[in-house]
Amino acid sequence: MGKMQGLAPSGVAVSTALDHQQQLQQQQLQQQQQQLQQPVVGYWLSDKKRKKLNFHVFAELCRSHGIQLVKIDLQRDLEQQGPFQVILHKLTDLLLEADQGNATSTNLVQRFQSYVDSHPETMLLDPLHAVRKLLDRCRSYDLIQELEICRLERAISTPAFVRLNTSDPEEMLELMRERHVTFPFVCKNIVAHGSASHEMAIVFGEAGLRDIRPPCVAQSFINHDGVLHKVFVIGDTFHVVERPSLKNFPAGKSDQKTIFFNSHDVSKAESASHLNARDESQTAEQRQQLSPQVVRRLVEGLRETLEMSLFGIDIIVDRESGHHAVIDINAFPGYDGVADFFPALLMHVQGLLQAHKPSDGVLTNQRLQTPNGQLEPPTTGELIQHHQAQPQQLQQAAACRDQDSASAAGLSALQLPRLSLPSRPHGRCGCTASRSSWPVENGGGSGASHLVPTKRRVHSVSVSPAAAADIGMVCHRVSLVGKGSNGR
Ligand SMILES: Nc1ncnc2c1ncn2[C@@H]1O[C@H](COP(=O)(O)OP(=O)(O)OP(=O)(O)O)[C@@H](O)[C@H]1O
Ligand SMILES: O=P(O)(O)O[C@H]1[C@H](O)[C@@H](O)[C@H](OP(=O)(O)O)[C@@H](OP(=O)(O)O)[C@H]1O
Repeated sequence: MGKMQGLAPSGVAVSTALDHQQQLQQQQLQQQQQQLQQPVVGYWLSDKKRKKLNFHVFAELCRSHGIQLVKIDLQRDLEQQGPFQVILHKLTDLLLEADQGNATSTNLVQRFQSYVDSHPETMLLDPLHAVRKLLDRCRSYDLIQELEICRLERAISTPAFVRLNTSDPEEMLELMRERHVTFPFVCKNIVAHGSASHEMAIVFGEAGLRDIRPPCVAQSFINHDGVLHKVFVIGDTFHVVERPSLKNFPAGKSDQKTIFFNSHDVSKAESASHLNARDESQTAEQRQQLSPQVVRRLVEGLRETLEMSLFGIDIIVDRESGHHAVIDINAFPGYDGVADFFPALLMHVQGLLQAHKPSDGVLTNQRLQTPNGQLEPPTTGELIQHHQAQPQQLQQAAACRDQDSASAAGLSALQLPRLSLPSRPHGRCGCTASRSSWPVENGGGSGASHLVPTKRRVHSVSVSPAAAADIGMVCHRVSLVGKGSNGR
């Protein structure tokens, strides 16, 4: 008592001080409780990718929507860092190192996998077994050929390819004949990810077979007028971005010397290699167009087959036949040029969290289950409802693409609604069976168009209104000039 008197001049002051302390403690407790109730999303990305994506902007966006984004330290026990409701990652390099026998990487991958195995409630974007399939080009191409849409229609496939394990030109030619691979062909590394994987060659004739180093994949070269279509999938939405690509070459065998190139020099938004030269004798309208219907069906098929929700598909359109050729599938690609990547990713995560909420998750799933156990496709109404919520948000997202703190604040101020569209959980990977739409720029009332960034400007390519309506496309005016929304 004496001590208290010594500290405080009056009884009132003492009780005020105590009240204040209690209030603070209560606030702290509330905050802790709130944090405990907040969903936790763990993520692991390489430092390079984290910086390239400006992932801190996503962390801020999550925080402002009541989700904690926690960077996972693979060296530490994951149990002490979680529990995680969702984990986002790009562990391709680590998986590759583990597959190549690196003991440290193997250990890290095993620890990560055993955390996932002992937490069936954690949704992994995306499962390691699924990502592994994409590390081998031949396996990816096989997957595409096995898709229903590719088996039933000639309009889409992967160009003829063969795995070459021999250095003997005669044996190579025999293998090529068996698999209908023709000259010229693109020679690619079997491994599809990592810096070495992007070194390639175009081989024009038998003499060029001596230039290649097996094991590798030989894939027939398809003339496509120098246009690459990158389809970026985020859960049940996808975005199409146009990029520069390799120019046309005369079909058939020739004496031309082998051309060596790095894929990142010819197919990035800013690429301006001599190999990119377009055939200027054709106008844009005369060029073969990407079919929205084909892309949608391809995305649906792959999402289901791969059990993945964050991936990219690279498509070229054959200048002669108009057939679509898938030349690459990437796990968690760069999403460069996707104006609303972070809001779309957040909506996907929110959708998964909502679908897996203990209280209403069961109900949601029951509602989607048909009597024979199949998942129902969404109605057009559901789709439109889902996408109509977005135009304003997309505009805001596009407006805050610069990477200063103001833009981070701007992005986090976005009021993304809780998803009203029930997600269709596919296992625990967060891949859903619902349809996608592509965010588009309104082409001035004459139809819809999708975003096409070329050399840092975003142009538009027309898609007919009928085609747009067919896939439930909703037009958003998102004017973008320069790099993607995330300043990449
Ligand atoms: N079969 C083909 N016919 C014509 N051009 C092709 C073919 N395959 C690849 N290309 C060209 O080579 C480029 C790189 O090919 P690919 O996408 O397989 O490389 P990558 O290194 O896996 O790409 P990414 O950086 O997306 O991982 C393409 O953008 C395209 O310009
Ligand atoms: O977003 P696009 O243009 O598709 O480019 C991606 C490539 O397609 C991927 O192959 C890259 O990943 P890898 O470096 O793991 O191959 C990927 O590297 P990243 O994971 O460092 O972003 C990107 O370069």
